[in-house]
Amino acid sequence: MIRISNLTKSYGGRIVLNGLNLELQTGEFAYLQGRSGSGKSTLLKLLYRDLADYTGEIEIGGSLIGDIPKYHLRRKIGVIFQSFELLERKTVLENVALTGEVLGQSREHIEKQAFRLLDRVGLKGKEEMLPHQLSGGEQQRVAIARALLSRPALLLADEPTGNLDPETAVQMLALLRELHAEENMSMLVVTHSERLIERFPARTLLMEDGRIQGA
Ligand SMILES: Nc1ncnc2c1ncn2[C@@H]1O[C@H](COP(=O)(O)OP(=O)(O)OP(=O)(O)O)[C@@H](O)[C@H]1O
Repeated sequence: MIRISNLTKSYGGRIVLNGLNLELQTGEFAYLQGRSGSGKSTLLKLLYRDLADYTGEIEIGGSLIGDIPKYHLRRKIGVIFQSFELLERKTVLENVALTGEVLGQSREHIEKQAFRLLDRVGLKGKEEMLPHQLSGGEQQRVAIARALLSRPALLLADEPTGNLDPETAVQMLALLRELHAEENMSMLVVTHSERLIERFPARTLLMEDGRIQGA
């Protein structure tokens, strides 16, 4: 589903990704590890086209990402971040519904899916609350529901447990693994936590010297 070949990315002449290759199959779950500054976020941003100006090829579902209209790509790829990135003045429901609005889905469809997903991630009854009224773990659950609203084929998670206490981090990974199995999507999860990988083992990609080692 994802095939990256010879991907090179520099910032102002400084090379961060250097001939990177990677294949991720449809429905595969993989972790992405690497020291701070090794280029993990850069790779994720290139995948959902938050960054441009690279050389090499990035294919998703058989098409080069540059050939996929951006709104279409954003429908295929859900993203969650360490910092949750929720809109503070919008309710939980509105935060989740926003993805559907951007995609032009009907109000009825959006609400039905948003309620279903919020229930699924354990937030039933909290739909009208504001993000600051929720715990960090709950806020990340909202972000997961928001990312899943478009039924993406790929979920990118950039240190999704980085701001959570160890126990909540375990719960979050358990939820992501369950959703991965239920929703039939690929997931690429950046984490620094060996503990989480040991607890929920899966293919682990190591970013080093601008490449994925062994790929
Ligand atoms: N917009 C930018 N302009 C210039 N340099 C950048 C930019 N974004 C990232 N970099 C640099 O590129 C390198 C890789 O950054 P990136 O955020 O991809 O690393 P990372 O592996 O995700 O790190 P961390 O684990 O700390 O989040 C870093 O040295 C960073 O300073």
